[in-house]
Amino acid sequence: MPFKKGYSPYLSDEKNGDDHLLALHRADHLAIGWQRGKINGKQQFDSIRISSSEIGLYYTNGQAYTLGVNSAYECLTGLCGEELYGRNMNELVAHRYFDRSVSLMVLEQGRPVTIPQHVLRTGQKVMVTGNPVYDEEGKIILVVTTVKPLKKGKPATITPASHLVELEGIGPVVAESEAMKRVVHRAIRAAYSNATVLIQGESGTGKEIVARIIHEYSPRKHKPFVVVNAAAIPGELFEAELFGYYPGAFTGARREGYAGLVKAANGGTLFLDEISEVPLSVQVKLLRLIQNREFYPLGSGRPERVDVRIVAASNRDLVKLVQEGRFRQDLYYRLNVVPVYIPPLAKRQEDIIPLANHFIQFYAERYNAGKKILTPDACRELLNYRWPGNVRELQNLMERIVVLGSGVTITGRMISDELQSDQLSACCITKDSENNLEKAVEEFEKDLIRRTLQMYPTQEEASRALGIHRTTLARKIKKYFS
Ligand SMILES: Nc1ncnc2c1ncn2[C@@H]1O[C@H](COP(=O)(O)OP(=O)(O)OP(=O)(O)O)[C@@H](O)[C@H]1O
Repeated sequence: MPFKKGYSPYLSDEKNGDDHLLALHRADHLAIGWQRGKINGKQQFDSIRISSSEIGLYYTNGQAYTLGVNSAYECLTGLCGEELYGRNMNELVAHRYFDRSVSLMVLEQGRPVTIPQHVLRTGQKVMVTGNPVYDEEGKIILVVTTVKPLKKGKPATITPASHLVELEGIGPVVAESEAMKRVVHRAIRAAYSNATVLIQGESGTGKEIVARIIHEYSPRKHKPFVVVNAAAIPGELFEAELFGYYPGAFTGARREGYAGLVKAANGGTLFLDEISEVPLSVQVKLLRLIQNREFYPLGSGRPERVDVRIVAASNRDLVKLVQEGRFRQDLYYRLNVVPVYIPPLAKRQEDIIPLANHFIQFYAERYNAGKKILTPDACRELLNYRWPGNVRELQNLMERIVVLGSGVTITGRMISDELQSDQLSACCITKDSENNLEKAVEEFEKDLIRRTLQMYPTQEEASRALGIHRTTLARKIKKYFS
């Protein structure tokens, strides 16, 4: 619609055809005490604060300095007003809060502008319309921007975020912080070579996801990606699991023998997770595998050749373990050709809200839970927490909140209550060590059964590999997975 210079249609023309402006006119608390020509600074602006519009609102003055936002804006974008007040749009774009600023366009072009915008800081996508407000001399004194979710019926807060790297075969990977972007780029660069990669970082930071990136971006992507979780394999079975065995190699072995995980990864990538847990006796054999690409299955005197790319990961300090004599130094150097370090989540603040939104969307779809939006308070709670369990902890929390919460908004209170109940149950477990051990054994059993079922085509074969009766396995499957 045509905007006349002079007086703002926003203030004077009730009958204009623009959706956004009509919506603004109708919003509660709007334009209270707002007098034409009076708005030229923060002081006057404060008196017309808008609090309960469904539409997000963003105000700058004629020099593109932020005067304020309403709470709907905070909900839609995940940004906190406090962070924005007084900051210039040029600065916010330079610091990658947004991909571009509609207020700057309005100030440049002197007319209303509508564009889709990426809120890079939080990953939201929104549709923004900037409207100029003029003084009596025709000078722009204010830009009022209305903000809506990009797609009707689908709130921007849970649409896929712009900073998500959609990786074929992996799904979305959130990398908003500079640190995580560096990790992803390093992984992609390392992928092309055949070099061994050692990924280090606390538990739950995303080491497996990075290993998958390396595989998916390598020429081996159409070959197997085999995960070996060293912590989940009992020490005495380790060698047999990894290198396989010939028929009759040891008591209890399967009659037809077993090819092992290294062979299963032939042509592809072998991901050795929690490498620090590999028994010392097997470490030397791994070293031979890395150096010569050959190994001896149990019960065989003949080496077998294999073509695998090794990616290892550890959440423990391997250098310390080497000093303590619990990890072979030569193996450490062989693994550490391309080191990749993933910082803890608390040190990657910019990833927290995008990750939370990503998991909310994922679980809202999975559980058919409808629209879910984090309030600014909820964002603050998430940003203030320490995240000892890193991304996995955030993921579990978001799943629980989506499952348990019934409304659209996820509030700060909901987050703090759930975090508190987590701490309480952790406390109960440490006080009741018997319960703790039983639970740990069950977790181990469940994981072992899941992995064995993935490896064997039938329950019959899986039960044989596990050394338990078919009916026992069926009972356990029912217990853990139904
Ligand atoms: N940047 C990310 N983007 C999206 N999802 C992520 C990201 N980082 C981690 N996750 C998810 O968080 C969970 C934990 O990640 P992952 O299993 O890769 O961690 P880890 O460091 O290998 O954990 P552990 O040390 O316990 O083996 C997974 O479900 C993973 O998909």
